[in-house]
Amino acid sequence: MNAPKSTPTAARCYALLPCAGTGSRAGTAQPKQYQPVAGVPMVQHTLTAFAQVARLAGVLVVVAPGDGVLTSDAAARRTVAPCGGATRAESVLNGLNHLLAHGAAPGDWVLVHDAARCLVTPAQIDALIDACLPDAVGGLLALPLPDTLKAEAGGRVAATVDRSDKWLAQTPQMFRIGALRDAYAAQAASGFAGFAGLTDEASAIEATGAQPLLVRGSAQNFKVTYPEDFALAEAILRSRNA
Ligand SMILES: Nc1ccn([C@@H]2O[C@H](COP(=O)(O)OP(=O)(O)OP(=O)(O)O)[C@@H](O)[C@H]2O)c(=O)n1
Ligand SMILES: C[C@](O)(CO)[C@H](O)COP(=O)(O)O
Repeated sequence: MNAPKSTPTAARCYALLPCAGTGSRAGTAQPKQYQPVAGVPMVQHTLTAFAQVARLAGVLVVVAPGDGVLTSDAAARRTVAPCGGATRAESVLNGLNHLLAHGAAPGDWVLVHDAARCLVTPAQIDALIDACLPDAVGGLLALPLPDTLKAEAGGRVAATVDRSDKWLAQTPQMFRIGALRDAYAAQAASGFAGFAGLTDEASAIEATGAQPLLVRGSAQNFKVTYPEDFALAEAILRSRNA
């Protein structure tokens, strides 16, 4: 008698939004992700974009311990976990461990996205998923450098750098949960010393020798970082809704 054929389970896709920063460069009284933009807290725009991507199995929002602004919402497939760390890297690593401890499999995918990139669109998220699902490594949204690039020394130009192979890394960044957790854990073991403190997921994966896929994003998917960024984000959101 033939053994019953087992059906391989398709890998699921989760989103992980690090949302535990203080926004020290933004100059706001409260953490920048809660600053109103076009009438609602900035992170609400990010959550709305991810809620519209139906093929996500769940959205995990990593907030700082004691932060009670956001709540979990089963109908929206959203979980809020107060496991943020002192750095973005620590918040992401804690979030990856939370996903694995709550039903995600190491072979499932995760899209890590800054809460502060509130202009991301469902179409951009879908484009990244489409590009990465067939890929062995995974990848990230990124943008070819649009400006001439200068290296600086003492406030003066030391050199003009060839920009033909330079891209600006954005988020989401999409990798297998287990591979990303292991890559992050290896960096954590060395105190996140490499790659200037490990500022994105791709850096952790690169450190394992793999080469993430670059998927062209949009200049509108910028990270709200400085005080002047809020007005630009608000103008773009209002123009989209007009
Ligand atoms: N300890 C931290 C630091 C950052 N982040 C999150 O990582 C994303 C990108 O980080 P960044 O824009 O640098 O945010 P902040 O660290 O809050 O800003 P700053 O560096 O100006 O303080 C943000 O959504 C932020 O909330 C996080 O979850 N945990
Ligand atoms: C992950 C990231 O958005 C890629 O551009 C960025 O590195 C995060 O911001 P930070 O200022 O480096 O924390």
